[in-house]
Amino acid sequence: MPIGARLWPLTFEEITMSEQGYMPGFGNEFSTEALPGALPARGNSPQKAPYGLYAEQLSGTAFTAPRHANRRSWLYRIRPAAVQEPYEPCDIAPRWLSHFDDVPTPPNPLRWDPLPLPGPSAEVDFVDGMTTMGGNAGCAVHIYAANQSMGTRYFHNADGELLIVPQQGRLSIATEFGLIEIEPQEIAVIPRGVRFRVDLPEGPARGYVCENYGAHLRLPDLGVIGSNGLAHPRDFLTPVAAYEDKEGSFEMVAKFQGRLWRAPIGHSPLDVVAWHGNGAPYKYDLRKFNPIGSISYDHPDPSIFLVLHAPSSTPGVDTLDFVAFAPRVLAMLDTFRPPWFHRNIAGEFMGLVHGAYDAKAEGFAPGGASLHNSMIGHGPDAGTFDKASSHDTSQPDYIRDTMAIMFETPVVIQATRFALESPQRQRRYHECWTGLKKHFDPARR
Ligand SMILES: O=C(O)Cc1cc(O)ccc1O
Ligand SMILES: [Fe+2]
Repeated sequence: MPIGARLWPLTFEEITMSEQGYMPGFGNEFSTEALPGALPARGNSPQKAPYGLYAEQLSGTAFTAPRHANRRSWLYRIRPAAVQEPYEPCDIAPRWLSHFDDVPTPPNPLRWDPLPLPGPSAEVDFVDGMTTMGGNAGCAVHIYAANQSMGTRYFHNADGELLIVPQQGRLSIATEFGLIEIEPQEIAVIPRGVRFRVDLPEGPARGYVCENYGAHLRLPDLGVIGSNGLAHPRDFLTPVAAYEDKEGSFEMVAKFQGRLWRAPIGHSPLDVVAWHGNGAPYKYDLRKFNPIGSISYDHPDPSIFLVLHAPSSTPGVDTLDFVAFAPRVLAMLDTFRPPWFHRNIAGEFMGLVHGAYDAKAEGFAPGGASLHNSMIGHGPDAGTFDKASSHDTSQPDYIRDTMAIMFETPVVIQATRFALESPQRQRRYHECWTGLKKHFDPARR
């Protein structure tokens, strides 16, 4: 059934059963109605909106931002977002932090085993289960580990946009804009301020989150690559409008100025019956990424795998790069094919969603993480180096069954106390390189 020819109304339950709950395209001007005619026929704020709905604008950029950068949407809702009790400080999500200088970050490569999922005796939802691993002025990196749906709790983040990368377990993200369902190897982006609830339809879930304090994530320019390649705009999916008309005793949780706040609310805030605009949540399947690589010799910089980025005001410098190391063919001749040894200006936080990563033979498990900061030497471990330096490069290598991700920033990602002191930290990580032998022989070229 084409979008637009659906039966109304669309409830969250109907959308869960449907393949048709999304509109394709990145940053499009979308229009979507869960009831026919719920969008005003003319303008954004008619004297009376259809169906007795309230009109509300959600601006994600300055009113005067240039058109290509401007993000705003108009929401037609049962009650405006102003209808709720005042927020009070609360102590939920005690490991979700926005300050990163409690302890000094050592100039060492850091790596962690997967954080454990909460046991059956604990009730931990997506918000409670957030652990901050590190951050800087541009972003924070977190790992969530949860075993409960949010149920009657709703959440919004005024501090930044959330890039959610599940590693285990499906997430059902009911938002003001509609329903997003994702599984490992897919991602979702929830813009700043959008109210949502995360349910776990298949039980425990774990994944990576990058909280982006900078400009909205966007698709990179492709330069000489041309007009296609990397993440294709049509593969980004934005949900069609869906609403809850529920009254009862609910909780609204906000992250604001680095702290968590809680307020009672007597109705579901997911009560948007129709919306239009270009600021909305979306999902993307990383398996659709179209990697571009070297077809002659040498290993290119990892910027070639850029999925989304948050540009700064300095051309070419991003406050955040989101990179995916997706399945691909390596055909470079006479080349050391895995990532080279390197020291970068960047702070690189990596996660593994699926399979294995080609620079690390051991120790980097799905759900685990690594952090290589500015000017800290790293690269392939000794096992990978030995294998790749005697590998037959006349044949292609098929890098299958893999999905590693990287949140890369132009400055140091400072590690939290939890990250540094956690039992999951691999204190002997540096030993993966101590086995690199001396091969130097001045008599042999
Ligand atoms: O450190 C890493 O594994 C990430 C990375 C990959 C690559 O192919 C080149 C550089 C780089 O930092
Ligand atoms: Fe690196």
